Amino acid sequence: TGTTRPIRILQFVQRCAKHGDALSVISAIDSFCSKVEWAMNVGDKKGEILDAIVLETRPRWVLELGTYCGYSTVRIARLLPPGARLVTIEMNPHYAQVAKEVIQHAGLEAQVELLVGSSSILIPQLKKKLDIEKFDLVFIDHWKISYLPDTKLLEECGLLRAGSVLLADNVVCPGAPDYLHYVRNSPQYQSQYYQSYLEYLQVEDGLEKSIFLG
Ligand SMILES: CCNc1ncnc2c1ncn2[C@@H]1O[C@H](/C=C/CNC(=O)c2cc(-c3ccc(F)cc3)cc(O)c2O)[C@@H](O)[C@H]1O
Ligand SMILES: [Mg+2]
Repeated sequence: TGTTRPIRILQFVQRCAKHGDALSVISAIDSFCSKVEWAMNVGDKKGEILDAIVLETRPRWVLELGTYCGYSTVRIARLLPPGARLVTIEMNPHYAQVAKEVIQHAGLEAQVELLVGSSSILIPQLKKKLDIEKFDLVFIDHWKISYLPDTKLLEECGLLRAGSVLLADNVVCPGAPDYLHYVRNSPQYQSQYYQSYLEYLQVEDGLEKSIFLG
């Protein structure tokens, strides 16, 4: 009964990254996961595409499904304009606690609302819980079989507006075929594939950016 991989990632961040310096937290996790232990963070290569899409979208409200250790949470939150908020949902309390400490180490806790629970339960509660109108950007990176049902749930709950951007990780590896077919064939979405590589490996993966047309 040793530690868990998320705990080892957190310990490395606390030891090697500068408190309040989001970039040092990001590079510490990338260094640990490329040299010591692989972990399912979006990583540095796909992370650069994520960064570019956050910057071009200039979102006021962002939703992240699947916080894990908080790596992409930090990547996104560091680029938000003042007053913007990132709501991130994580169903595993242990992972959520690790992510909370990673986000705190990066000094970004004021921009981030970390909710512990299943997305299918929490998404319908967001409007009244957080006084949210619509999300401008949704980063989808949780169980791959949940991408499509949760996208439909976001539509049904009226949490998307014309122009809302969905950005999905892993559409090639491990893949989310039902999600991909939906966003690429629905007249309600304008979809685009960004080819990249699986985090820390030389295997193809990519992100799918889908604009909700309302
Ligand atoms: C029930 C659905 N609702 C959920 N609500 C809230 N949190 C959820 C939910 N699902 C899963 N989670 C959380 O999201 C995280 C799960 C992410 C799943 N990701 C992957 O499986 C994944 C897997 C790989 C991968 C790729 C190649 C491999 F050989 C092995 C693994 C790469 C990635 O980038 C991945 O994102 C966990 O923290 C989990 O607790
Ligand atoms: Mg992923």
